[in-house]
Amino acid sequence: MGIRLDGVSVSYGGTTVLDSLDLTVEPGEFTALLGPSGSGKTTALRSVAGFVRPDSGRVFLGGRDVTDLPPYSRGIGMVVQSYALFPHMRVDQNVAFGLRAQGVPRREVRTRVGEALELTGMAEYARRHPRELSGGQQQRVAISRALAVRPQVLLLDEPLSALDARLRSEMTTELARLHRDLPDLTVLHVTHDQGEALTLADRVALLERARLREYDTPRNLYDRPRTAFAAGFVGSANLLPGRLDRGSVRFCGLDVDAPDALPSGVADGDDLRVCLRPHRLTLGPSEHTVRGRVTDLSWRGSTHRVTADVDGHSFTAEVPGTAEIPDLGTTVELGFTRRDLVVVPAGEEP
Ligand SMILES: Nc1ncnc2c1ncn2[C@@H]1O[C@H](COP(=O)(O)OP(=O)(O)OP(=O)(O)O)[C@@H](O)[C@H]1O
Repeated sequence: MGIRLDGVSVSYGGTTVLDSLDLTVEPGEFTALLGPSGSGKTTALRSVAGFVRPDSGRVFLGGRDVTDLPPYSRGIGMVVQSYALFPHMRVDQNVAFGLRAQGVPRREVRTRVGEALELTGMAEYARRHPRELSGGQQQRVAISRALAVRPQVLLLDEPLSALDARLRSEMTTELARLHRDLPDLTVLHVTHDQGEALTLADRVALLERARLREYDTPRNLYDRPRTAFAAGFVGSANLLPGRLDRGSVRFCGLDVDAPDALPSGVADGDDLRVCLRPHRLTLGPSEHTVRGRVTDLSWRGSTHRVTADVDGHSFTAEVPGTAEIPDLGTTVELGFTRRDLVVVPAGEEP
């Protein structure tokens, strides 16, 4: 069942929190709502769930206008950050809760609870209480509970943000497996963690200040962002001021042939931003080379990050952990090729 938001606007006390949001999620698709804090992600999700009533615009599920339906009539499952399990109930009773409320017969409840716990690898914990489980396990139970009612749409509101980094990464893998195991389930997942969004989502909707900035596959968002905001928010980027001048991109004293595909909104003579991903820069000269003084070094295990000041502009290169690293304060050359360059219109940056 697909999701469609059609011009959905929400405001609180004169502040617009969602500004005419149009968003379509195809049936079976996993879409991440990504954006900075306060950009409206949770409000968008809660409009789909029915907990927020739009001031204007409509919400469709499976082609049906559900804007006026209460949450329990929308056929959705939802998981929030705080698990929200009933502490006095066992795991199996928690998972059975929604089914019992729907009046599903006892035997069927047992089967479905078993299946839902199986899906998240929690079957052997069925008789425990939430307090006897780790945070990650509690979140698995919350996901089982949402899935037990066999929703066609699963809404996830930062379900992993209360977990530590290692568990978060494990649960991200689990969610990816769930998406493979349940190909018909449409998922809308709110996160401010770009790693999570890039790993899990078929498409990422990037929100900023109540508006949808870009909606694309993770790959396109990363490799071919169309705005300075997306370039800076998704992955790390060197964003450098430049100008398009008769087929050349001029920036930091360089003159590079413009990329073959220029984004809409960039015309000859325009100011623009050049996006160079740190991992595309090499230590040492290449087709194009800048020279600068090393201002920062950080080691991240498998990689080093080397930051240099190039005529007042900061360039960060991410090079393999095995590379020879220059000393702070020394002069380095950083190289790249024309193909490493992505050009976006000058505009708001994160
Ligand atoms: N019930 C409410 N009453 C008043 N303001 C609200 C309400 N709910 C949300 N807001 C405001 O709306 C804005 C967007 O909130 P929302 O929770 O949708 O953002 P978000 O992108 O999910 O942020 P975060 O990542 O911090 O959860 C925020 O400025 C928030 O303070």
